[in-house]
Amino acid sequence: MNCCNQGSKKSLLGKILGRSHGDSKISEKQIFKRKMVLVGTPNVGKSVIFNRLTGAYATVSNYPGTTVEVFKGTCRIGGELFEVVDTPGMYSLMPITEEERVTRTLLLNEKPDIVLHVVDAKNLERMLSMTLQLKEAGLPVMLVVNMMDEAQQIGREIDIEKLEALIGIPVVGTSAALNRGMDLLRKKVAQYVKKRAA
Ligand SMILES: Nc1nc2c(ncn2[C@@H]2O[C@H](COP(=O)(O)OP(=O)(O)OP(=O)(O)O)[C@@H](O)[C@H]2O)c(=O)[nH]1
Ligand SMILES: [Mg+2]
Repeated sequence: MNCCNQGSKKSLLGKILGRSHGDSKISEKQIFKRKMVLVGTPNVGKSVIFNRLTGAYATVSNYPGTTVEVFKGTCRIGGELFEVVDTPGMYSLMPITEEERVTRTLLLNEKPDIVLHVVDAKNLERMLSMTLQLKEAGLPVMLVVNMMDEAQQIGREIDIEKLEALIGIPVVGTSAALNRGMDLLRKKVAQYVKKRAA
């Protein structure tokens, strides 16, 4: 699924400032204090989380020189303005597809303040190797274990605190489609970014 709030004609900056992009002498770099990138394998709920975080303001464009669509939106967390980037699904940091190449380039070039690695709680073990790849690449990664509702339904218990201690990065459990865990996610993002900036 892609974002439901895509296809905006007006630029993101224009929307925030309430005028068209051409009018503005302020660059997006000056407006956004923070950058968040959502990554993960296909179908884990990245776009649902993106929509929950960004609400109505999102734009879509092809990543330069490619046919790959990248969604961008904004949100305010802990008093700071974030640019949020939703990426196409990827299986590894070693790119094979054009989508994976774009996501890797985005991660390395855009210097995110936080990377949310979104995984499916039902297939946690299979997905953790990418979390470790992201961590080892020196990226500021937080693990979002999404679809907790479905994991619960099939009797899978996930100890978030234990997982956090085990992999040494912050972990949040969410059921984004049900809007569960999103406030905790925002809180942990704010704490993480503040701590890194200190
Ligand atoms: N039950 C349940 N379904 C969810 C949850 N989060 C997302 N979904 C559903 O999972 C499907 C995939 O969600 P998307 O947000 O499109 O996943 P994605 O990671 O963006 O997928 P790609 O863009 O293909 O990489 C959709 O049908 C969502 O409604 C959740 O927490 N619980
Ligand atoms: Mg998506």
